[in-house]
Amino acid sequence: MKLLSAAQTRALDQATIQNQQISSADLMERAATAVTNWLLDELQPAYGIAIYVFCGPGNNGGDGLAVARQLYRAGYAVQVWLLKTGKHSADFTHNRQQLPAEIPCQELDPDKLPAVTADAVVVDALFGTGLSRPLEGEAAVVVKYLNESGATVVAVDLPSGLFADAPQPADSAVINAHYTLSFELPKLAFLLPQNAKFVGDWRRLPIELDQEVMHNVAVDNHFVTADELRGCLPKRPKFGHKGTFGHALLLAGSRGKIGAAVLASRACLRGGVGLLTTRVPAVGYNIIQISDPEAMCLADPNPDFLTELPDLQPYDAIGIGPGLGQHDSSREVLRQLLETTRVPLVIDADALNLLGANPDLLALLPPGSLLTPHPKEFERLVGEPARDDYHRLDQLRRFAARTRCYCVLKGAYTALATPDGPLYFNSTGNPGMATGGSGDVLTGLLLALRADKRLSPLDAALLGLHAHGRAGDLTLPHTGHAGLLASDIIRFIGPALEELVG
Ligand SMILES: NC(=O)C1=CN([C@@H]2O[C@H](COP(=O)(O)OP(=O)(O)OC[C@H]3O[C@@H](n4cnc5c(N)ncnc54)[C@H](OP(=O)(O)O)[C@@H]3O)[C@@H](O)[C@H]2O)[C@@H](O)CC1
Ligand SMILES: Nc1ncnc2c1ncn2[C@@H]1O[C@H](COP(=O)(O)OP(=O)(O)O)[C@@H](O)[C@H]1O
Ligand SMILES: [K+]
Repeated sequence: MKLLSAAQTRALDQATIQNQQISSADLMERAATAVTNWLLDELQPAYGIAIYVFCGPGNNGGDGLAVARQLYRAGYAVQVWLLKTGKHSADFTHNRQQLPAEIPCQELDPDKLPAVTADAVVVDALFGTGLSRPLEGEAAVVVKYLNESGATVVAVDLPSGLFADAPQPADSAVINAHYTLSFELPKLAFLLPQNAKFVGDWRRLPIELDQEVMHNVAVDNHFVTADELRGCLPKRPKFGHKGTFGHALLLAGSRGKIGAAVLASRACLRGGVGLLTTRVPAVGYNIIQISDPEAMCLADPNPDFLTELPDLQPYDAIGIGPGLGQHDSSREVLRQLLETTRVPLVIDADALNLLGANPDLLALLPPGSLLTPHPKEFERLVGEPARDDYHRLDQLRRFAARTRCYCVLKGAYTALATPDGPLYFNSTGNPGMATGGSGDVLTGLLLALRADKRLSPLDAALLGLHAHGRAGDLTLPHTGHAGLLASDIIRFIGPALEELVG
């Protein structure tokens, strides 16, 4: 699913009107109907509850006016409040004229705002994708007032004051919505941690925008859905054998962190790898053999950390990092690996920290490698803190382009940057996964998929990120959020992958 800029959204809007031979008021009616239906079917406000619809001067306000009319017809006690500022759009004016006279409709006076009680529902239709500057004056006063009201706020298309795809000044007024109902597609702003308190729970309301135009428009950002990935994981052929699915090598663990190697190994096995060899320091030998009997184990001569690279000849993909530690000898193992390997690499955790601390190592990174930092590891990797989440995405994009690598930025909507530009945001997962070891599981799973020669680097990464989050979601009925352990995610990797098999 594509994430469009505000300008692209407007163009899509226009193309829909032209190609479907409808008026812009018809499209607005469609949008308003989708919002009304969501309110009635999902929010289900009690009859008699006060519903306040706050409308701005543009088409977002026009949507609000049409929603107010529809809610009134459905029997709700609605009142409409209009911002004084701004030039009314044609469709605003059209819907203002269509508003039944029985609906109270007044202009807002910032010195005498309506008493909005905490049990009320507020429909925020002040500004949408047409926001051209941060809110000030009257609009800012109204937004701050609504944020303090305690009412349930439902934002139409976008929380007012929030830019769809760019940062706004830290102290500017933005609606804190409980729900945001976005037309047709989500917006980049919804996927960034810094906007969570503005956006609340977001929903996508389809309004039949022109599919062909949407298909052809080039974008910088994608939101990857299950529908798009279903069928992308090749079926295991009837006569497939271990060799068909690749032999992976995992270099992981140090004293006290052999668990990371156990988790990554098991996730790799559950990810469908044909064969797995795990290289751990000697202290980990028995642990791996007992915990993951399906894996072969190659112990390093050193008891505590890795000091020697094994012969790489047998392997189709190599993962390095979980629980590795940052000992000088392990750094040299990483150096040797980067210098000699020709197979796909998955690089995580301390291996990333070593890259960040040693720019000479970073220069050796083979193109096509897959890196999996969380935000702190990413900061160490690029050596510069991000100003905000948008800046961090820029850094991510530039890093992938410069190194010709695939780089993941882990989080609630994990982003994947590709060497050629676009970012892909993962749609699965839950906050229960914010627990030690979840990242090690991801590394193991991605390693299995990179060892499968039938998959492109992009498909392997997208499938792995999706299945990891989906496995985390499948655990919830059994564990809840607080009780979710990284090893629970591993149990559901199989079912999560099965959903994607073509
Ligand atoms: N695309 C779709 O799929 C569909 C879109 N639809 C709806 O249209 C919405 C977009 O409508 P829109 O373009 O009229 O913009 P909107 O957000 O109402 O605001 C523009 C007005 O606000 C003003 N203004 C801006 N910033 C300001 C500020 N800081 N402070 C004060 N004023 C400010 C701006 O003035 P100007 O920038 O020109 O000075 C202009 O007057 C979209 O979000 C969705 O709800 C649906 O109906 C149909 C399907
Ligand atoms: N709130 C969340 N929603 C969805 N996924 C999450 C959330 N928090 C963490 N995760 C996922 O859990 C994993 C955590 O990885 P990481 O921070 O490396 O953990 P660790 O180092 O303990 O293994 C990542 O894949 C991340 O995307
Ligand atoms: K809005």
